[in-house]
Amino acid sequence: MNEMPNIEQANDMTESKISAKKVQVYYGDTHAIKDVDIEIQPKSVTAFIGPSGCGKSTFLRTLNRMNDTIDICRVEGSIKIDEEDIYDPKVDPVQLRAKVGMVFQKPNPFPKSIYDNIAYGPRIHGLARNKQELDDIVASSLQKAGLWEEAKNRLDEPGTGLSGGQQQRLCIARAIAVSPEVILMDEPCSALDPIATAKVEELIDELRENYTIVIVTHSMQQAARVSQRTAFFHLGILVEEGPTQDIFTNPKDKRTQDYITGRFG
Ligand SMILES: Nc1ncnc2c1ncn2[C@@H]1O[C@H](COP(=O)(O)OP(=O)(O)OP(=O)(O)O)[C@@H](O)[C@H]1O
Repeated sequence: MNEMPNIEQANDMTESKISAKKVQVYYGDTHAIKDVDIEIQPKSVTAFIGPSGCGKSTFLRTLNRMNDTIDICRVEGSIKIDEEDIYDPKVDPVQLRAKVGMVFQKPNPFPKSIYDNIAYGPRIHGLARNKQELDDIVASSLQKAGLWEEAKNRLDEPGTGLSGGQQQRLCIARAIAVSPEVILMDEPCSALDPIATAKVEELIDELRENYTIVIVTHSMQQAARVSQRTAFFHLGILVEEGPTQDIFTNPKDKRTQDYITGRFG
């Protein structure tokens, strides 16, 4: 009988991948993130937008504890991923950053071969039992990042020898190689030309089928093109969050409206 509940629909409405409550971030005495609450949906792209210095990158970095590496930075409040408090002392930040990968503004391949750039993470996390399994992870990660055709005949060449756009896709492949569930992207296209940007945007659109993606972007056009939900930050406050189309066509807050119409920022 067709009596099965529509589980997918129910999950869509009730389950967040990431749930942040009352998050504060301080750099010494500077209160950079103030009282942020947000629910981030699984297998979709959420864009963080807002004027320079509003705290987009700071908040993004709380989601995989990258701020732990900054001495003067202090995070308060609750951030849960799949119901697990990621700031619980029991959580190993190295394991967390495999589950919640990150891609940075400037492509930053290791000074190693293309193969070793991808194989590094799976090796340290013990994800492959033998060379064949490692080869398979390298190939499938490059395929998922849309770089296999361009890289398959030069796996032994340095990653730094690729073009900027290819290097950024290599960094995305490197993040994918350790089987993350969430990928954080901090202005991943800002160092790329329009063609490389279009490829990375296409890739982001494909990746959302399998991963939860959060992207910081200065480009409202990019947010509109790649994201399903958008969060607007201003002076450390999350002013408004919602379906991307609503944020761009019918914002509730005057500050959002002023920003998207170019009145400040
Ligand atoms: N490592 C740091 N040490 C001290 N203050 C910092 C540090 N990183 C960021 N800040 C401060 O925190 C605030 C938010 O910065 P953040 O880089 O998160 O903003 P942003 O919205 O990502 O900016 P941009 O769009 O220019 O990258 C700013 O006032 C910034 O000066």
